[in-house]
Amino acid sequence: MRTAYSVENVRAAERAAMARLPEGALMQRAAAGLAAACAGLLPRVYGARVVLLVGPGDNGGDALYAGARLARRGAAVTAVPADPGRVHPGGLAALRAAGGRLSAAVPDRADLVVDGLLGIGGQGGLRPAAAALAERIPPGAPVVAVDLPSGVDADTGEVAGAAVRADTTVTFGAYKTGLLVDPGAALAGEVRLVDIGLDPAALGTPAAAALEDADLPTLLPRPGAASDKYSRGVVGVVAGSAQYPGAAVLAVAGALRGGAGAVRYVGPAHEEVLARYPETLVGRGRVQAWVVGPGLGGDRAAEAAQALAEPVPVLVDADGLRGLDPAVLRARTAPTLLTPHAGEAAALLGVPRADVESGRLAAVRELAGRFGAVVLLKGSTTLVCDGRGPVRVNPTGTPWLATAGSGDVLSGLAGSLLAAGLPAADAASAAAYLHGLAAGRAAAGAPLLAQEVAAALPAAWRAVQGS
Ligand SMILES: NC(=O)C1=CN([C@@H]2O[C@H](COP(=O)(O)OP(=O)(O)OC[C@H]3O[C@@H](n4cnc5c(N)ncnc54)[C@H](O)[C@@H]3O)[C@@H](O)[C@H]2O)[C@@H](O)CC1
Ligand SMILES: [K+]
Repeated sequence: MRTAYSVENVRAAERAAMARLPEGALMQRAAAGLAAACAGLLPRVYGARVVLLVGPGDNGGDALYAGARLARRGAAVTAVPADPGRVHPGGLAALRAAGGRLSAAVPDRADLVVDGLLGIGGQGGLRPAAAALAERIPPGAPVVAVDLPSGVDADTGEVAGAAVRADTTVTFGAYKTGLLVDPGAALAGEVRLVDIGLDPAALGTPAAAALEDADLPTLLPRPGAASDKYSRGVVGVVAGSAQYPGAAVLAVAGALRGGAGAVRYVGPAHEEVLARYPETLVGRGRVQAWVVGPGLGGDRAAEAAQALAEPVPVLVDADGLRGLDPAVLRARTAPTLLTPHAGEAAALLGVPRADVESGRLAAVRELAGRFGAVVLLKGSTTLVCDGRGPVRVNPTGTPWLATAGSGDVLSGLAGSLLAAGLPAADAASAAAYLHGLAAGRAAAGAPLLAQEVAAALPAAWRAVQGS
């Protein structure tokens, strides 16, 4: 699991490390890691034109000390301060001593730009002076962000106004939450973690976590020798309508590949479902988890209410989410998993969709708290929040996944994992992970059909089991 921490926790761990290290040691470690990463990105350090964008705090200090190291190796380093009156004095002296120079304007050409405008001390988007420098980054020059792209909120990934778009981010000591969550994640490029010797225990509880391949085998169900289809769990799928029969087929497709022993379909599209998947049981009966909502069409609160009245885990998606009553969910004894996209989340919260898009972490936390449910918020970075532990950020996927029906496959898959007995947050995050992995493999750089995502799930499952 790749874990990310709040600014507060990172600062606490930094204080603890500083108390036992010589003054300035942490910054030197950060600068050494940063300089090494920069050198690795340049075809050759000697003679390379390196531009440092330097903010008023220690983030700028890191950039200056790293610039000094590169200058000592023969790079032509130019530092451009956002505020010439506020520049890290030690860093500036080091750069000067190494032969670097200071400039008021961003040079027109650069082989590498180092963004040291703001780090974890940044508040809000870039202010005008810093924004003006960021705008002047020479087109085509690779950008390395120091700790995080300036203008990105380290705790949320939110961007209020201007921000730097980096190709690589070199972050120190621990991942910051904003590096995992969009829009911050999208601005960070490839993220590299430099160990500066923080004590993992001093970092405390992560604010966010992203699964990795190696986490999946312990989460995914595996039938034992004595298992039968009922002991493996039966998942019921309430989906589809005359208007959207395909949603039923796709949700069942995901459910059949999710590890439950059997899939039971309830709805008007049973002919379409059976024609495609004769393995499906049809009609109501006992289940270990329900999936309600894909393609139901219109206001179908009654279907959701019927499932929610049973003491088994229930996943509510799409049309099933309309008009959900928080009091009903909060009174449930079995887990509830809600899987809205940004529009559905906005409707549940009563806010504009843009608020959810720009504040995904806050939205998923608010939904989980208000509804007393585990919430999977779909999107460019899918988030899973159970209201208690770290928010899970899904690292897999492809933009090709933004295609009709892919959410139906995800619902079926997650519901199947619920029926197999996974806790709701594990079912949701494992499903999102496999779904994204399958999509990436199936798309392979070309447009993707939702049914192809479902068809690629077994290969994704095998791939992580072998990890
Ligand atoms: N604390 C430590 O032990 C270490 C810190 N390191 C670096 O230090 C950084 C944090 O340094 P600081 O706490 O000085 O914070 P920053 O360097 O992020 O900047 C803080 C200052 O920028 C100004 N500022 C805030 N928001 C702004 C905005 N939107 N536009 C323009 N100016 C704004 C404020 O005056 C604030 O004091 C880390 O991100 C990391 O790069 C590393 O050297 C590793 C060790
Ligand atoms: K930065």
